Amino acid sequence: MVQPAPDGGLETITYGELVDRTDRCAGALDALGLDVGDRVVVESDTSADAVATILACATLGLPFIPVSPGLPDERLRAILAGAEPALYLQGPDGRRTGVDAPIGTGRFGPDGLRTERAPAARGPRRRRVVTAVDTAYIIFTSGTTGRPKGVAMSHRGVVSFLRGVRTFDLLTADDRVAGTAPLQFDFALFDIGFALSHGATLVPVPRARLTWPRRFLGFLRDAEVTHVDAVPSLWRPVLRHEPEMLTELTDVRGVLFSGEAFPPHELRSLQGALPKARFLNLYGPTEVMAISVTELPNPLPPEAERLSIGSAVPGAEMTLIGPDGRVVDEPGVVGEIYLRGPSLFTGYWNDPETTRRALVPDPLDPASGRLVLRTGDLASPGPDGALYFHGRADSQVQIRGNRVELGEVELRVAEFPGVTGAIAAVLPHDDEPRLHVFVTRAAGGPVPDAKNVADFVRAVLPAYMVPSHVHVVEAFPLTANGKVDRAALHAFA
Ligand SMILES: Nc1ncnc2c1ncn2[C@@H]1O[C@H](COS(=O)(=O)NC(=O)C[C@H](N)c2cccc(Br)c2)[C@@H](O)[C@H]1O
Repeated sequence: MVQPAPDGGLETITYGELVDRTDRCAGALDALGLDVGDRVVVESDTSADAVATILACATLGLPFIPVSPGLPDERLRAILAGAEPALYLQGPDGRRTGVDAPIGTGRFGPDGLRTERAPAARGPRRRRVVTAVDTAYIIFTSGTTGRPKGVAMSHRGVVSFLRGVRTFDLLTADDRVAGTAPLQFDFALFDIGFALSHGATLVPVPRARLTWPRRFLGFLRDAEVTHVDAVPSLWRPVLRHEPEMLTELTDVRGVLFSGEAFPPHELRSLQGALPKARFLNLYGPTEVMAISVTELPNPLPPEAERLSIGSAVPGAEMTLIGPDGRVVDEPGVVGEIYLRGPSLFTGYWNDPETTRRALVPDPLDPASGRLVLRTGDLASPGPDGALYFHGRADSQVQIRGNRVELGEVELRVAEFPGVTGAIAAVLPHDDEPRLHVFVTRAAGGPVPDAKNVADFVRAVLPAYMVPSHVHVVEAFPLTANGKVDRAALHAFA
């Protein structure tokens, strides 16, 4: 791993040192008398010590719950109430206070684990063996209801997805993978497994480097990274403010993205700046870590309006199921994505009801008792059999009884001269829901005129898909995981 050194430069932690730190941390955790299944909250950004701590938890069968330092106190309290962890750990300079007994607290750092308050007595250890089906980690996502849902992933789930990715031989030991996701997002856990399973170097990008494009690109250049893993929205400010500096990243041979659809026009701009790099689209919900890895053509064909999410990695399957419960395999026909395979999550923590709604009897083989994950995502088969992402089922909206493909509106608005990004949303109004579009413009460029934008859309799309409100914004609001926060856009209207 490569990370900022105390003196301000970069330091390298070898695999040997990582193993030593992991073993030392495991010894200290074991001495606390925790039992297989006892949870440990790990609050940190991705660092060698954080990686050593979560690997130590995994070896001892202690499900780790990664949270990022920026997490608001009341959200941490909700997670602590939900998961009832035995122990809460933070890094040497973590500033969290207020984690109350009976939860034990401590800090991890280069010189090992320091306990501040021992976890309450746990009684005699009930288990001696850690099995593949035990919980490796629990990722708390902000469920739509607001109460956080804990996605419990087993060791088998993580390893089977990483093994599937491994079959593509995407990295060599000489590669240096820049990770940009916060530790609480399973994209960060993937980056750790992705780099380590190829013997490559993981280079977590310090959060302070992510806010300014020049500083972000400077870090990537100085750390000589060969791969950059990021959600598509992370590239928007870079493309807007530093497109020419991007072309200096001659070491970058791979761009891996996930979490949201990469807007085609933005993807083409990025590809233009990195003509030698390959672009890998990883798709999948946290409930399976992810399910598919698809290399996209560079450059993307000019007529491409949707991106391929390909097919599942070996050992797993993506199936499209129609409203009638039958397989959809006709090119162009939209169906809901169902996932089958060993990387399915165990369930939502302590929430069997919500789990039953996600893990359902296999519609193609109900007698088998096998459960499959219904994703709530829509896709259609392309002529080549690969699936093309269509968005979330719950984001299909109607205007005056007509179904609006928000992606089509966004594609058209994005072609308007001077517009660099477009997000469409149907917002409620006293009379009837209205179509709004939020646009970003080139730095210092002209402010697009709302009427001209509407006329530009009206020229090619049906009237009900013409936005009634156009908002020019400096930047799109993002979620804690770096995706466009569509819910927050409503506040802009
Ligand atoms: N490649 C896409 N194109 C389009 N829409 C995508 C893509 N990847 C997701 N999504 C959307 O995001 C939802 C899921 O969100 S999530 O649970 O927070 N997980 C994630 O985003 C991250 C994802 N688990 C993951 C984890 C590890 C490694 C990788 Br690499 C990716 C999916 O159901 C999709 O709606």
